Order: sequence, then C-alpha cells, then structure tokens
Amino acid sequence: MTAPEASLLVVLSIAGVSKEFQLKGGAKVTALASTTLDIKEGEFVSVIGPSGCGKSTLFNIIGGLLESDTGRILVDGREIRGSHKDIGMVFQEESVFPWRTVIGNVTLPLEIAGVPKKERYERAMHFVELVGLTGFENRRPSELSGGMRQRTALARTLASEPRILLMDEPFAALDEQTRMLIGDKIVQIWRELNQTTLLITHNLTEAIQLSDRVVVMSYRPGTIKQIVQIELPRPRTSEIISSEPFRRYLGQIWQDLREEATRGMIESKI
Ligand SMILES: Nc1ncnc2c1ncn2[C@@H]1O[C@H](COP(=O)(O)OP(=O)(O)OP(=O)(O)O)[C@@H](O)[C@H]1O
Repeated sequence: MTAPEASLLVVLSIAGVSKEFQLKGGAKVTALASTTLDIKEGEFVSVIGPSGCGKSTLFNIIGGLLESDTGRILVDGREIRGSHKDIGMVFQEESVFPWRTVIGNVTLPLEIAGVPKKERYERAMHFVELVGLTGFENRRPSELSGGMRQRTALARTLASEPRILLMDEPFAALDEQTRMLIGDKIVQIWRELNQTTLLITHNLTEAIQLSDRVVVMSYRPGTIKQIVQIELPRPRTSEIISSEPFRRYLGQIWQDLREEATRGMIESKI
C-alpha cells in the first residue's frame, strides 16, 4: 500500500540526466549515465547504491548545485535551472551555523524571506517541536549531539516549507540507534507535512522503512538498476524492521545491491 496521501501527479521529473567529470591528467569518469525518474506528489523515494555510484551527483543536479551534461530537471512539468524555491536540501555534512542557537538557525530562512519577527519565531518553533528539539531551542550547536545538530538542519530546511525535500545521507554520521529513532521521526514528519521526499542513502533498512519506492543504482556508470515498490503498511515505526515482509524486501534489494557493491569494491580496488 502506497501512502494514502500520495496522489498521481508527478511533481519532480529527472529526465535523461547524465554527468561526466574530467579528472586530473585528462581521464574522464561518468558519474551518472542517462537517468530518468518521475516522483509523484507526496511520495517518499529513496535512492540507494554503492559508494561512488553517482548518488550525490544526482542530488546536486536536482538541487541546482551542479549542471548536468544532458537531460533536464522539471518541477510540475516545467524545466528548472539552478536552485528552486520548491526544493529544500538537507546535506550529508553538518550545515548548521555554529554562532546561532537552534531557534536562530531555524528562523534564518524566514528572516531572509522577510517574515515578521513574531511570526517567524512561532513558525520556527513549530518545526523545532516537529523534529523533537523543544527545550533545546536556545542552545548553540556546540552544546548539542550530532543527531540534534542534524535535526536542527532538518528543521531549518523544513521552515522554508519546500514542496520537495531532498536529503543526501543526512544521518550517515550518526550511530545506529540514533539513526533508527530519527527514522521514526522522519516518518512522523513526512506524514504530517505530506512532502514529496527524495532521500539519498546507502542504508538499506532506512530506505525500506521510509519509502514508497526504493531506487537501486548501479555502480559506475551510475544509473537506475531497479525500482522496488514497498508495499508495507504505514505508519512504519522502527519495529517493522523485524517483521517477515520487511526482511523479504531486505533480501530482495540486497541481492541487487550486493552485485553493484561488489563491482564497486573490485573496480575501486578496496
Ligand atoms: N567534482 C568531481 N570531480 C571529479 N570526479 C568527481 C567529482 N564529484 C564526483 N566525482 C566522481 O563521480 C563519481 C560519483 O560520485 P558521487 O559523489 O556522486 O557518488 P556517491 O554515490 O554519492 O558516493 P558516496 O556514497 O561515497 O557519497 C565518483 O567516482 C566520484 O569520484
């Protein structure tokens, strides 16, 4: 069963996007071969693949931080170039401003948008609460754990209320328990905001727990190898991970992923 809120309208289209990088010495690497994917309004899609398969390249192209060699990114059927107000990004590395408190970080996009002080505080507090940081709003990032800092970054992106949320391995640096609990939080937030979400990850459990569809990428040149529709009932808390249907998805997707990860290890001589 897909999320009940998901409609059939395509909101984000990745149409024949590819990217090649020129390395020092003249060699070239195809980071992304022609990749096409449509994401529907309210859908949660994860992109999973071995290290170096082009996940971040795809993320950066969608977010407008990198130009593709071929293809187009479309929102509501219209081509976009560069960053777009409807797309919010949460990055792999910590991206909070250390000199600002939690609330100071979360109000920033609202400040930039010219939202009056009282309103921006109220709106920001809503997102602070949503990510579970109530009581910590006056702390500075140095007084928080890594997971709390990532949740601050998430709240800041959410505060600008983008229709499409892009996340590039936002929990990669966190320990397993924190990851799972944040996974629960993401499910809750996604249900509340019904935001179209694209998550880049190399964590299979996380991808299955959160997604309507899991997109498996091949190792170099990176492109879509398989798309798996996850038909697990929602809401899905981390408890679902030990269920039999969950483990079947895990086994099925892991087969494809293992092939690509093995190829990656051999080709990059790990
Ligand atoms: N700016 C760049 N210049 C040259 N090569 C690059 C550049 N950015 C990425 N690459 C190469 O493109 C390929 C894909 O990189 P990318 O970071 O998109 O992979 P990834 O799947 O996100 O990897 P990881 O899971 O390790 O973050 C890799 O071989 C990488 O070395």
